[in-house]
Amino acid sequence: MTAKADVLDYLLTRRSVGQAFLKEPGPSAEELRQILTIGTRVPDHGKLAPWRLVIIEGDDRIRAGEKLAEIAKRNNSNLDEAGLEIERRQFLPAPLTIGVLSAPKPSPKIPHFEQLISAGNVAFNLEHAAFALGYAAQWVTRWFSYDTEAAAMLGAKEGERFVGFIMIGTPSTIIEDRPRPALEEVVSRWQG
Ligand SMILES: Cc1cc2nc3c(=O)[nH]c(=O)nc-3n(C[C@H](O)[C@H](O)[C@H](O)COP(=O)(O)O)c2cc1C
Repeated sequence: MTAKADVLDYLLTRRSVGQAFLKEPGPSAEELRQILTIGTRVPDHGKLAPWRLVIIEGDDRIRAGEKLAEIAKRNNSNLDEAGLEIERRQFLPAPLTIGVLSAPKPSPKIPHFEQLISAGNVAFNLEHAAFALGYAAQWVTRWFSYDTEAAAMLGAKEGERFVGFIMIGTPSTIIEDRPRPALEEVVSRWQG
């Protein structure tokens, strides 16, 4: 077997970079297309493409944040200015966010559970693509993946749900790795 050393090195060392540490520049239009192409090249039982992607970049980040703040205020009238500002900045400073929706298709054969897993694969593959191009990324869900009104405002249609938002940008710092689970704790051999 011919080892692909650079791919192995990447897979052994990749780690997320928090959104607060993602700065400009973000991917170019051509790079974005490549990220989307790689992101949607995932295992997909039945070839249903049971996912959709929503791009939030440029000034749309500010408009989406303002709308989130409005919804957050309606949900919680006690929310103060500092809290509102956090909501307005939900898609900043990362230059690019890609929302990943699970969009299950009717199928007599493929359970929605499997279609949901495929959407999770899209999310992580978007991260891999971003890192491969020299950017960094973080997968977040936050409250707005679960709030029906916020999710709809961000692009979820009936029957769809966000599996997360992949925030992408140039890393502004080097992030220490976090402890990883000991293999002995999560792997066992089938013993019959
Ligand atoms: C489905 C999902 C949702 C997540 N949502 C958030 C989130 O809302 N906020 C957050 O700080 N991290 C969230 N994370 C965790 C980060 O994306 C990431 O897993 C963590 O920073 C560790 O990263 P690494 O193991 O890739 O280095 C989420 C992870 C997953 C898989």
